[in-house]
Order: sequence, then structure tokens, then C-alpha cells
Amino acid sequence: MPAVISVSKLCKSYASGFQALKDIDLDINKGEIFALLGPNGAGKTTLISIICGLVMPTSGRVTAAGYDIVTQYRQARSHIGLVPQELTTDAFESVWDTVSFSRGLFGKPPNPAHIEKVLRSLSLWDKKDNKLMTLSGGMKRRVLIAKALSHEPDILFLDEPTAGVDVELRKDMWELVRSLRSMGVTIILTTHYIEEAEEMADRVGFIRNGRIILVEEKHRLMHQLGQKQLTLQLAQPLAQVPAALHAYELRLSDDGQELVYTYDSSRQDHDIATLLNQLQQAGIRFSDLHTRQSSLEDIFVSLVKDAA
Ligand SMILES: Nc1ncnc2c1ncn2[C@@H]1O[C@H](COP(=O)(O)OP(=O)(O)OP(=O)(O)O)[C@@H](O)[C@H]1O
Repeated sequence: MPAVISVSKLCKSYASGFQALKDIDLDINKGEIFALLGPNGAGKTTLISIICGLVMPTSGRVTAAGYDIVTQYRQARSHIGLVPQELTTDAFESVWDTVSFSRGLFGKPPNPAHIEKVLRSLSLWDKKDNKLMTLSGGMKRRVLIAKALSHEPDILFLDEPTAGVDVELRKDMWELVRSLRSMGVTIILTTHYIEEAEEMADRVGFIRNGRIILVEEKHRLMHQLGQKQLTLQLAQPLAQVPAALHAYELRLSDDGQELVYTYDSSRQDHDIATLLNQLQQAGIRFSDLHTRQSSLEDIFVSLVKDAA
């Protein structure tokens, strides 16, 4: 898949001397949803701001849609839409005016048909004459997206798109992002809700202390690093795990009521049926059992810990 954004050897030191990005190499593929994850202060906003031309890089190179974001800023920027977290435009302006004005900022001629299409796709059409101050929080978020889409970009950055929104709206936003992708828009989002990345991303990148520590397809990541856990509720409490079962490295809860078996879901050599058979032979009976697959959040926490 061709890269629509290409970041190479990117470094950023702020005037204070603080090095916020260290030697970042990253390609974003055309048409994918890419989630950039990392703890507070990792460098996500700095990276996005550089790609969008809001912050100057110290060294390295970034291209967007083939254009250098420093030497060909206008061409590069015209391909990019940025959805910030906060709406800062005039509260007394109408939805239609604010979205049309955004388009004008990119030097694009007016195109009422496009603005109408964007507003309709965001369920904002019947609010087009409303002043921004009269909109609900969720609608204001949609206006931010409409503004970012006003100049027909094919790359969209969403900075924490669902921070502080309720579950209902979050699901709507996910739906919306998916439909944008199906229209061919490449989407890069930052989020603190790992669940959001798990739900939507094709690939995830982890950034920490200004370095990219891992970029991987979400499914492969979850398959490779994901672990499964089998928990057995014992019929009778157990004092200790029988020696015959030591190979499984089972963990017995303090009260002796629960046995937990953690295994690598990508390996074939851990046969649950054999374990259950051996438990039976050892006279250990259980009243219930359940399995759990580790989430992207578990993987994230362990990656961040490992990189500390
Ligand atoms: N203008 C600035 N001058 C000096 N340091 C800055 C400036 N902007 C950001 N930083 C520092 O750079 C680091 C990265 O900040 P950045 O905002 O990129 O992180 P982030 O990953 O987006 O964090 P968060 O998840 O909290 O939004 C932080 O330590 C921050 O304090």
C-alpha cells in the first residue's frame, strides 16, 4: 500500500531545549485508520502539529500526499484536515458560515454542494442556520469535523475525537470515522481510550518519550502479544498445585478457590483439553470456568512498562 504520509528521521527540540521527538520514522498508508497511542506528554500532539504544519521540525523530513510539509506547505496542507479537541470559532456564527469560511482559508473557491454534502453526512443539515452557541456538545464536535472536511482533504487527523463525550455519541463518531474511511479518507487519530483504537484502528503506533516504540497491525499485535487466560473456579479449595501440573505454571489464588492458567494465544502447544484431563486425573474438580483474551489495553500497559 502506498504511504500517504511519510515521516523520516524527524526530531523536534522546543526552544526550552526539551527534545519532544527523537528520530521518528513512520509511514501512514493510504486509506487506513491509524491510531497513535501514548501516555501524556509522549509527543503525539507535537508529531501531529508538525505534519499539519503548525509546528516546525528541528530536523528530518515529512511528506503528505507527496508534498514536503515545509517547502511545499500549501500543497501538503490542502490535503489535510485537522479536527482539534476544542471549537474556538465565533459562537455567534452559523454552522453554514463557519464551515464555508474554513474552506475559504484553504484558498478553495466556494462549493455549496460540497458543504451541503458534508453537513448532511454529519447530520447537521437541519442545523445549518443555527448559531454555534445553540448547539449541543456532540453537535459542536460534528461541526469541528465538518470544518476539517470543508476543503475536501483526503487525510484527516482527529485529536482525541471522543474525549469527554458520552457512550452514545462515541459510537456515532466511530460510525462516522468508518464511513469517512469507506469514502477513501485516510484517518489518523490519537486517543487515550485504548478501546477506541481496538474498535477502529487498522494499525496502531505506540509513542513514548518522543520515540515510536512499536507500529503494528492491530490484529497481528493482538495475536502476537495477546495472551489468553483460563480461570477455573474450584469445587473444593486447593492447598497447592500438584507437582504433576507444574509445567503449566498455574497460579492458585490465596484462598485456594481459583486456578488461573495464562497462555500465549499464538502457540499451538498449549492444549486446554490435556490440562483439563490432567486436572481430572489429579482429582481436582471445578464448578465453573471462563477464558479471557488480553485487550489492547493490557498490551499497551505492558509495552509502556517495558519501555520505562
Ligand atoms: N511549546 C512547547 N515548549 C516546550 N515543551 C513543549 C511544548 N509543547 C510541548 N512540549 C513538551 O513536549 C512533550 C510532548 O508534548 P505533546 O503535547 O506532544 O504530548 P502528547 O503525547 O500529545 O501528550 P497528551 O497526551 O498529554 O496530549 C511534553 O513533555 C511537553 O511538555
